[in-house]
Order: sequence, then C-alpha cells, then structure tokens
Amino acid sequence: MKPIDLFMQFFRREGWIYAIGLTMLMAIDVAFLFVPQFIGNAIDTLSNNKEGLVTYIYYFILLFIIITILKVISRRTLLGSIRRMEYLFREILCSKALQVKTTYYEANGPGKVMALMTNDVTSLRVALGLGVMIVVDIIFYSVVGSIILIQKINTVLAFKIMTPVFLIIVTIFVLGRKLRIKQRSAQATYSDLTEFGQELFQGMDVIRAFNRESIISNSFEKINKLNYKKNMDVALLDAILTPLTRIAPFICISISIFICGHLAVEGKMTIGEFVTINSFIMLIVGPLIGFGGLISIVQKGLASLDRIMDFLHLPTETIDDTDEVLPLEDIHIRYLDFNYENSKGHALSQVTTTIPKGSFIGLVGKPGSGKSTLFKLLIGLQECPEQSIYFGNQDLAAVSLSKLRNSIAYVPTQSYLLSTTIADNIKFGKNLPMHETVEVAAQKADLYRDLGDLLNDDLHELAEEGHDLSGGQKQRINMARGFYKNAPYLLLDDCFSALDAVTVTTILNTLHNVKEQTILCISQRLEVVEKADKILVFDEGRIVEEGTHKELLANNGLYRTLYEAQKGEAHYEEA
Ligand SMILES: Nc1ncnc2c1ncn2[C@@H]1O[C@H](COP(=O)(O)OP(=O)(O)OP(=O)(O)O)[C@@H](O)[C@H]1O
Repeated sequence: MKPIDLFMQFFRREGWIYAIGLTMLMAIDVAFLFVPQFIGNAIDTLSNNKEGLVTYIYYFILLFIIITILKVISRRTLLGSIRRMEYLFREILCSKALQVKTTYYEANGPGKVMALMTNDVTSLRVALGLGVMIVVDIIFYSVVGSIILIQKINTVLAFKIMTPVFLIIVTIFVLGRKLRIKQRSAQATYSDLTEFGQELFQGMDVIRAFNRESIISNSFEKINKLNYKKNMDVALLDAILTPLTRIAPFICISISIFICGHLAVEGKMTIGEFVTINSFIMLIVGPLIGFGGLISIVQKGLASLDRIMDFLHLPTETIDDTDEVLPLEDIHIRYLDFNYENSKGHALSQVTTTIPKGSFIGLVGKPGSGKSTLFKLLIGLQECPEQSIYFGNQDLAAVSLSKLRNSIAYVPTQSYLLSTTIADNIKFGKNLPMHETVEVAAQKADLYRDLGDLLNDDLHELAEEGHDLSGGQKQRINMARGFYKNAPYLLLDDCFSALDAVTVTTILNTLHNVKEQTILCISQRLEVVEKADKILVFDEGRIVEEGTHKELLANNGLYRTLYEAQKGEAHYEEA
C-alpha cells in the first residue's frame, strides 16, 4: 500500500465533504482579497468630502457577515471530515494490528502500535486539517496576493519589498528537513514510553509486593529523559523556525512603508493606494507567519505517515472467512525441527510422535523444553515447517489459518478476559454450528460451583482483565471458552495451575470421557496427566520418553525423576 492508497480510502468516503470545506475556505480567502482595495477606496473618499463612505461601510458589514457564515461552514465540514479520517485510520491500523504476524509483537511489544493509533494518527489529522488550512491561506493570500500586488506597483518594487520572505522561506525548508528526522526519532521514544507505561501498570501488584517502586521509577526516568531530550531537539528547531517566520513580515512592512511612503509624499501615490498596498502586504505576509508552524506540522505529519506506512507494510497472516473445520484425525509429527526467528538454538529438535484421534495426551517436561512451542505451531501462531505435522494426511503447513484455528480450541496459561459478562467471555465472538451451549461449557469447567449467580446475571460485567475474580476463577472461565468452542482438537496449556485438587479432578473426569475430541494437555502438575492415554516427556526441545503413567514410571527416566520430586514436595507439604 502506498500513502496515496491510504488517503484515497478516506477521500473516497469523505472526499466530497472535505472538498466542500476546502471550497468554502478558498471562497473566504478570495473574499478577503477584496478587503485591501476596499479600505484604500474608503480612505480615498475622505479627500472627496467622504462621498460614498457610508456605502463602503455597508459593503464591509455585508462582506464580514458572508465571511463569518462561510467560515463556520468550512470549519465544520473540513475539520469534521478530518475527524472521520482519524477514525478511519485508527480502524485501518487496528485491523492491520489484528493481522500482523504474532512474531511482530514478540519482537516489538504492543507500545509501537498504540503510539501509531494515538500520537501518529493525531499528527496526520493536524497536518491534513490545520496544515491544509494554512496552505490554502498561503496560496491565496501570499501567492495570489503577490500577483495582485505586482500589478498594482511594478515587479521590481514588489520583489524589493518581498526579498526577506524568499530568504527566510529557503532557511525554513532546510530546517524543516532536519525537523522531520528529529521528529521521527522523538516519536520512536514515545512508543518506548507507551510500552514501558503498559508494562508498569500491568505489573503494578508485583512491583508493590517486591518494593521495586524506586527501581521502576529510575528505569522510567531513563526512558522519560530520553524522550524529553529528543523532544527538546525538536523544540529547539521549532524555536528557531517560529521567530524566523515572525521577523519576515515586519521587515517587509518596514521596507514597504519606507518605499511607498516616499512615493506618497512625492505625490506619485494617493494615501488610499498607500494603505491598499500596505494592507496587501499584511495579507501576503500574514500566512507566512504561520509558515514555520506549517513546516513543523507537515514534517510531524510526514514522520507519522512514514511510521504508519512502515507498519502497514509488515507481512500479515492470510485469514479467510471460512467456517471449514478439519476432521478429527490422528496427528502425526515427523522429525519436527523449529527455532524462533530471533534465537539460534532449536526450540524443538527431531520431535516425532503420533497422537491418536480422540485421545487425551499429556505433555510434561522441564521448563523451556518446548511444550508451548509445539502448541504455537499447532495453532499457527508460529510458522510450522512443511512436512512436519500432519492432521491425518493433511500437512499442517498447507492448511489455511482460518480452517486450522476453527479446528483447534486453545486455552493459554495466561487468562484473557474482557470487561463484559461471563457468558460473552465464554462465547467470545464467532458462533459456529459445532459450538456447545454456554451452560454445557460452564458445567464442564465447573463454573456453577461458585460463579453460577454471576454467570446467570446478564447485566454483570467483569472488571477490566477480570480483576474482581480469583486466579482459579479466571482460569476456569478461560477453560469454559475452550470447551464452548467444541473444536475437534483441544489444547490446554498449563491451565490447571491455579485450581484446587477437587476442581482439577472434577474437570478431568469430564475430559477423560470425551471421545470425539483430541485433547493435548501441558501441565507442570503431573497428577493432571496421570490418567492420560499417553504422556510425552520433553527435554531440551526433544521428546525423550513417551507412554502411559505406569510405563513411564517403570522406565526410570526423566518422568520418574519429575514424579518423585513432586511426590517429595507433596509429602513435605503434608508433613
Ligand atoms: N518468542 C520466543 N522467541 C525466542 N525464543 C523463545 C520464544 N518463546 C520460547 N522461546 C524459547 O524456546 C524454548 C522453548 O520454550 P517453550 O515456551 O516452548 O517451553 P515450555 O516447555 O513450554 O516451558 P514452560 O513449561 O516453562 O512454559 C525455550 O528455550 C524458550 O526460551
């Protein structure tokens, strides 16, 4: 996508309203171009016994009524349509953010996108609203006004008067380029600041519990200082640009008063003409006062446009709108090697196994041994190498992402809750024919034990991120969401960790009776997978053992070591 394509999306929808606003603005500027001549003519009536002066006063009143009405309409339409642009661009960015590969967020975090959707879109709005208003004023008052001025006095005289303006415009352009570079850099640090702010507020409880306020505050100070420094660089250039544009008009008017004053004294110009010419010069140089501001607004807008375009060019996932679902089949994993883009070592090495359809499979192992990575590949959050994972005969790498994700229900370790009702959190958007009812899903996740009243209350909305729930309650609502989807494959990523033994047993008893679903369950707690049809034991990215609980205990391998370590802990806790 090119910048023009982005803006065309706005102009196609709102272009005509924007055009009305722009036309009104031009009409106002044209009307203002008559003002200096009117003033001059009105003053010349004074030397003719004020004949016609009253008529000029009526003209003035009429002109300013028309200008005021046009101004109201132009501001409403132009600035109003620009607000629509802001709205539209945020929609485009949000839709892109939902399609960008998840690896982008692993590398960059969410701060940059948040800054794009707030700060950068606002800079573009200001550039296209206020910036365009200044440009129109410059074109009509300064350019057209200059042409009229040249006709009224001679070209050489006009150039003499306007020379300082040309010199200052060139300087402003040179400084403007520098400003854009500085602005881009300042906006990047703003992203870091947003990101840090987000981390800070998410981890507020942990920060307080560990008394880390001063350390966090020092880290924040560093980022804040950098942001301040970069913005000061921008402010310095802004500070030079603005006075430069203010000086130019005064020099021009001084030159004009000097030259035209002499002509008036020598009788080569009437007082009315003298006033007309000086009023024109005021009109011409007036918008130039805003020229420095314009350069700054435009450069900020361009820097934001660069950043937005960079983001819009990122590769995306191809998501179609299919409701297709993979059939329930055995999953075959064949010599699967995988490493993350930003790391050298293999996260998974030569992983080979078969997962029979309808089975309950446990995945256990040391931390960082590759269990969650396998889930990320299965659900397409990371790109799976070709010919490594098959659903029946179907290579996962050849399955469309939508179909794959329709076929898999995923319950992550970290609960994700929206501030809406529990039922809406369970349903979570799209409704496919295979879905369970909310009641069945809630039953399976044992929600009625303590959340039945809240679940039945259609008006009760959860606090942000479910802050008004316990860790276990959040986990069970997340599980209910996975059960509600009723997909052929269910992935449970260590989501029993916050549950008590009774709840775990209740939920597992239900899951072990399910035969029309393949369930893969990662758990650090081995009692969760004890009754699994098969347990895969991971170590350093490899499956080092597989079998039932009994077989693995008999193996005397890593599983037994882990099991005895946990049993030891349990005895210790009981004692
Ligand atoms: N986004 C990532 N980028 C780079 N490396 C990663 C990323 N995610 C995980 N890893 C690395 O891949 C390896 C496997 O991680 P994974 O999360 O799959 O382990 P795990 O067995 O699920 O661990 P745990 O039980 O602690 O959750 C680890 O060495 C980890 O550091």
